[in-house]
Amino acid sequence: MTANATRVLVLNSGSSSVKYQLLDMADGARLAVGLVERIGEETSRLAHTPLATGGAKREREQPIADHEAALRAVAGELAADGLGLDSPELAAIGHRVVHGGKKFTEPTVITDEVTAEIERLIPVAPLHNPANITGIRVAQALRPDLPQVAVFDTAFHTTMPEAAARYAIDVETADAHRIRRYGFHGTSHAYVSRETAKLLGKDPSEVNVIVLHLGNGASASAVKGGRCVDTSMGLTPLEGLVMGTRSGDIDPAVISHLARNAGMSIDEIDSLLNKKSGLIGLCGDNDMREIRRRIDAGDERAALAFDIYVHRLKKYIGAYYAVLGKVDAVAFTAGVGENAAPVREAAVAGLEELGLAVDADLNAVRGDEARLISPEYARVAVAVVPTDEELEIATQTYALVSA
Ligand SMILES: Nc1ncnc2c1ncn2[C@@H]1O[C@H](COP(=O)(O)OP(=O)(O)O)[C@@H](O)[C@H]1O
Ligand SMILES: CC(=O)OP(=O)(O)O
Ligand SMILES: [Mg+2]
Repeated sequence: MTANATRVLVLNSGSSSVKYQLLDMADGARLAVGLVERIGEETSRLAHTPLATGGAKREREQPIADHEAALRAVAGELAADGLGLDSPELAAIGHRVVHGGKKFTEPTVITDEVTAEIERLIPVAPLHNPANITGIRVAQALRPDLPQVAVFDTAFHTTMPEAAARYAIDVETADAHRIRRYGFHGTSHAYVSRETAKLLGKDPSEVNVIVLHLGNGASASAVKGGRCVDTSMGLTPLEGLVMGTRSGDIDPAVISHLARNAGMSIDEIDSLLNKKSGLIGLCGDNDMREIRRRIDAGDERAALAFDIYVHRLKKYIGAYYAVLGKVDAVAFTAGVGENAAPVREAAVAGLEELGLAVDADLNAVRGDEARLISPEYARVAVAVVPTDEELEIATQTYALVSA
């Protein structure tokens, strides 16, 4: 790495999208940000903003067949602004990797062995790890000389005690198949819990925080003095909260019931629970904006989907309150958590006895900054804390390669 190589490109490859950011770690400046959505569908959308040049956001709709094509399109956009992957100022490429199993507890420089291990974990992150591997392969092909770093969603949760991480099933079977609760969105839970402490003017070691990461995938975590002690996702990102297209918690017997009585194959049941459940399964929409519009227009199915979503969320707030014993803050983050005031209001409603309340005026404020939405008198702070997985991945990547 040359002395003036201070830039990091972060690739966050999701099941049908790629989010990316180019950052200069010398001053934390964001040089470019962008997103490719609906990969594999008839019309994919690419949005690219070259912040470094002050250029306007460029948006294009075009068919993008797969993640490889998406990443090559991203490389083309960056190159068009003189920010291409061939830049000598690039120090590393940081990759979000969703499942790192038990093995990866820290950001890791990617070798062939590391890629092989990420590949081995595909059965437990079928929507995510394949896209992450494609991102790694394309980036390696474009810059074989550069360190590629994997930052794992699971890493922050490896501090969970066995009582939280183990399922109550036969120990030998569980261990033989590495069945345990790993948890995901860890980069976000780590970043948001730290930012929440900052908002309270405290050190992370002094505060207990419940983080509610509500995006398309959604998870809750209980963070005690900066360390994760419980989280709602498990072996895979299917457990826990109601999500855009995933069921979250169900009685595991539903699976054998469907196999025996509905003639469904394991793959069909897997697809039902991961892709046709959650909000989309309940009301046909997975976007909270659309669901709110339908509720305002008197749609009962949308209203019930919203109620089920919020009911589960409230149960997890109560559960993690009990796990932590004392709670200093509840932080809402990601697309729904940062933007959907009605979700925040409904999730906290009725919890005054626990010291939790939301101030209607503060909750209605929109903005990009971390902010409190609880009234002055409340014992527990309720906050909206925008997440920044890409910045956190860049920070961890740069720390590793510049050490
Ligand atoms: N203004 C808004 N109001 C309500 N919900 C929103 C708003 N903007 C985004 N969302 C919700 O956020 C979701 C996307 O969240 P995001 O964190 O970007 O998800 P992911 O990273 O999993 O793709 C959307 O599906 C939508 O439900
Ligand atoms: C792990 C996970 O659910 O990620 P996402 O929310 O990006 O789908
Ligand atoms: Mg996300």
